[in-house]
Amino acid sequence: MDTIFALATAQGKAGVAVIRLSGSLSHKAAEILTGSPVPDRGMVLRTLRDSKGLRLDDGVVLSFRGPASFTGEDVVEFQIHGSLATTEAVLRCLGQYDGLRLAEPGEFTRRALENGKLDLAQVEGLADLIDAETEAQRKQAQAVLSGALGQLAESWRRKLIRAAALLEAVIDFADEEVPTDVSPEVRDLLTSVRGQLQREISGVRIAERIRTGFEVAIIGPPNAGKSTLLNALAGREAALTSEIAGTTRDVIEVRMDLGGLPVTLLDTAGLRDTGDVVEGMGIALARRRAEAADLRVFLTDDPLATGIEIRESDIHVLPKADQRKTPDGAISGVTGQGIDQLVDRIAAVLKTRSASAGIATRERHRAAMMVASDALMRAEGILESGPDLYDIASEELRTAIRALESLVGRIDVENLLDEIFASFCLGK
Ligand SMILES: Nc1nc2c(c(=O)[nH]1)N(C=O)[C@@H](CNc1ccc(C(=O)N[C@@H](CCC(=O)O)C(=O)O)cc1)CN2
Ligand SMILES: Nc1nc2c(ncn2[C@@H]2O[C@H](COP(=O)(O)OP(=O)(O)OP(=O)(O)O)[C@@H](O)[C@H]2O)c(=O)[nH]1
Ligand SMILES: [Mg+2]
Repeated sequence: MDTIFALATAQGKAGVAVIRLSGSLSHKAAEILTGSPVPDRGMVLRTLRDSKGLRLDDGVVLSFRGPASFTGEDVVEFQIHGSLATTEAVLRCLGQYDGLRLAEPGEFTRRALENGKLDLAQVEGLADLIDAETEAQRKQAQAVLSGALGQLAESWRRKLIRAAALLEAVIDFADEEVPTDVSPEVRDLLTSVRGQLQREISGVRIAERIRTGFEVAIIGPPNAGKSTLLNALAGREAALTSEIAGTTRDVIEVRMDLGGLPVTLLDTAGLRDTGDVVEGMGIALARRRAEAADLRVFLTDDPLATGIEIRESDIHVLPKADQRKTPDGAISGVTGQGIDQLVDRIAAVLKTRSASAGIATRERHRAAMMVASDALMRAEGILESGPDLYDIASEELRTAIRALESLVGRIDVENLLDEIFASFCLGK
C-alpha cells in the first residue's frame, strides 16, 4: 500500500496549512524532511528542509502510529505557514520521495473506511459535514458522522437475526414436537423494526432538503417588487430591477442561511399574459420552478390570478407596503418594512417541516430501508400461513438483513465507493 500525501486544508493563502501523510512511510518521510526521527505519536516543532538541506519552513509535526489514527495507518501531519509557495515547496519535496504519491480525492477517508475506522454512512456524514454551510446541516451531518445511522441499523439487524434464529429453530425441528409457538415473538420483532424503518424512510425526503437546501420561490405579477425583495433578503444586488414590467426573465438563485436552514431563494419572471416570446419563455420557467419549489412567497394583491395552485404552507404578502394606507400584511424591499417578519415566517415553516427529519439523509439510505421494509412486510404475510413456510419467511429476513448491512457498507457497496469518494475534496 502506497504512502499518500496531500494538502488537507483549503488551497490558497491562510495562516496555517496542513499537509497530511498516511501509510507505512509516513514517519520515515517526516524524519528525512525534518532531519531527525519524529515521535511515534505526539507533536514536535521542526525545521523542514529539502534534499539539498535548504530550509523550506518551520512547522509543527503531528504524528500518529497506526492503528490509532484517523486512517488506521501511520499518519504524520505538517502544520506549516499557509502560503501557496510554502505548501507547493513541501508538496514538491514529498513527491520526490520513493514510495510516496499524491492522494486521490477522499483517499484518506477511504482508507479509514477500509480499516474499519468509519462505516459507509459515517463517510457520507463526513462528506456532508465538510459541505455544511448552515447550523442545521452541521447538526445533521454530525449525527450521521457520529455513527447514529449505523447504530440504528445494527439494532434492527440484531432483532432480525433473533427473529431468523427463532424461525430456523422451528425449521430444524420440523419433524419433532415444537415446544413453543415462536410466531408471536417473531411478529413483534418484525413489526417493531418495520415501524422504525417506516419512520426513518419518511424522514429522508426532508433530511435531503436540509442537506441540499430548500427552494423558496418568490412569485407574483410583473413590477410587484419581487427582484427588489430578493435583493433586500440577499443583502446585495443579485437581480436587476426597474420600473419596466417584465424586467426579470431568467430565474435568479441566491443561497442563504435562514435561521440555520439552507435556502435557495428564487426570483422569477412576473406572471402575466404576454405576446413577447422571450418573456413568455421566462414565465413558463417561472411556473415550473414555482411548482417544484418547497415553499412559495406570493407577492401580489391577488394570489389566485397567478394561476398557481396555492398550498397550505405558502406565504402571501402584499407588495409595496410604503404606498399603502393600511400596510398590514404588506412588505417593501425598498423601505425594509416586513422583511424580518417574512424571514421569520419562512424559517418557521421550514423548521416545522425539518422536525420530521430522521437520521437517514440520502436516497441510498431510503432505497436500502425500502428493500428491508418490503421484505419484512412479505415475511409478516408468510408467517400467517404457519410453520410450513417458515423457510421462505426466513429468506425474506435475510434479504432485509443484507439491505441493512449495505446501509453501513458491510456488503454490496464496492461499486458505490468510487462515486461517493469522487465528491470528496483532495486531502480528505
Ligand atoms: N490535525 C487534524 N485535525 C483534525 C483531523 C485530522 O485528521 N487532523 N480530523 C480528521 O478528520 C478531524 C478529527 N478526527 C479525527 C479522528 C480520529 C483521529 C485519531 O487519531 N483516532 C485514533 C486515536 C484516537 C485517540 O487517540 O483517542 C483512533 O481512532 O484510533 C484523529 C482525528 C478534525 N480535526
Ligand atoms: N415604492 C416602492 N417601490 C417599489 C417597491 N419594491 C419595488 N419597487 C419598485 O417597483 C419597480 C419594480 O420592481 P422590481 O423589483 O423590478 O419588480 P419585479 O416584481 O421584479 O418585476 P418583474 O421582474 O418585471 O416581474 C422598481 O421601480 C422598484 O424600484 C416597494 O416596496 N415600494
Ligand atoms: Mg424582477
